[in-house]
Amino acid sequence: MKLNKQDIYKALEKISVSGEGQNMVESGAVKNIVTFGDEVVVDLELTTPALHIKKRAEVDVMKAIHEHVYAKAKVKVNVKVNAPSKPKNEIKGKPIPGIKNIVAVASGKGGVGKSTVTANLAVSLANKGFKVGLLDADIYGPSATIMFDVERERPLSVQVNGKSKMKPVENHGVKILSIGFFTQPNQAVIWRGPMAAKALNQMIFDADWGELDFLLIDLPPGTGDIHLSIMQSLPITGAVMVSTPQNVALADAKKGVAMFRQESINVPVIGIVENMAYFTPEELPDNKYYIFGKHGAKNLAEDLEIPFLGELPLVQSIREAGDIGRPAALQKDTPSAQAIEAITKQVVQETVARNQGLPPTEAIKITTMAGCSAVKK
Ligand SMILES: Nc1ncnc2c1ncn2[C@@H]1O[C@H](COP(=O)(O)OP(=O)(O)OP(=O)(O)O)[C@@H](O)[C@H]1O
Repeated sequence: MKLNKQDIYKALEKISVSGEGQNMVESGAVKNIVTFGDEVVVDLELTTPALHIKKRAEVDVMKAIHEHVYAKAKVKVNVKVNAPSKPKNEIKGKPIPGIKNIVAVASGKGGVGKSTVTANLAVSLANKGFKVGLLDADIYGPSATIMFDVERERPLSVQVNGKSKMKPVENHGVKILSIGFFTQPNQAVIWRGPMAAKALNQMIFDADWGELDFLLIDLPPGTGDIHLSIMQSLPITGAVMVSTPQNVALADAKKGVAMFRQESINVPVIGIVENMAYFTPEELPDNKYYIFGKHGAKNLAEDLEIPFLGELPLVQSIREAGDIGRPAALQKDTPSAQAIEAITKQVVQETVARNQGLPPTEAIKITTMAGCSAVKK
């Protein structure tokens, strides 16, 4: 069987690269096609480094050729990424010296396990040898001090180049600053927006973080003032969304993603983590009960074309580990620790892909409250 190049072009005119309106040939993604007998090599050039879009394009090309040209064709797809050097609406900003990646962890709805995921991600990254900081910016319910068992500690003041700086408290290999260090445990946190923003700015810029590979920021739930103020002050590398598979949580996660994707904000979403994906009793790890629904966050990731970073089950010991200040990521080879490790690998992989494909994110310059319209989306 000798394959005809024109037939291949026609088949590829029926499909498009995920997220693009035009078909692959029209959009210029198909760079070259070579055929030898029943073999065909397709060269694709994509403008996004996202792994899931790359994989989907490969599979779609194979399917289109097998369906419309020859079912037994031997297809090879070469994918090259040529991301635009500067996407529109992104303004160049100054990175914070010494901090390589700033990852914001967000959730639409409260109580879905954002702080638990952030704490475990931080410990797991530190276990892998990365230098990690955690900024707990959840002004309504700071919990990093409990999750890292540093409730009684306070950041010390140190001199750096003649300036007084706050030294983050360290435990489990993670440098921590939390709004919780500056409030009494039994005190309700009533911050006015500008006060909270000022306190957070001090924890970011007047702190001696040193060299960090990752600074994770545990954001408050929702899409409010604190998010805007953090994104204004800091060049966020990307955002990780945490959601349970439940519809009410997914609806809010969607709003959160819409906020990051808003033109004036434009923070890349690294992916979605599904927390409390299913309940599993410790003694019966093979029994899975989908009490909040099945694969909700995974499906949302697919719909929004955002990488799915993995799932964390609802396990009593994850809650207990958080409460005693020893995140489950510190456990050796338990199913929970393995699930966290798998999520961590995905976060690292997607962060690397993001950094290869896009220029550094800038601190966003929001000059009007137009950014707030994201909450209406
Ligand atoms: N996978 C899990 N298994 C068991 N318990 C969990 C899991 N994830 C979170 N929890 C528990 O659920 C509760 C809420 O979690 P967490 O505080 O991390 O949520 P959050 O989204 O950060 O909440 P907030 O809205 O206060 O910021 C905590 O008691 C925590 O220990």
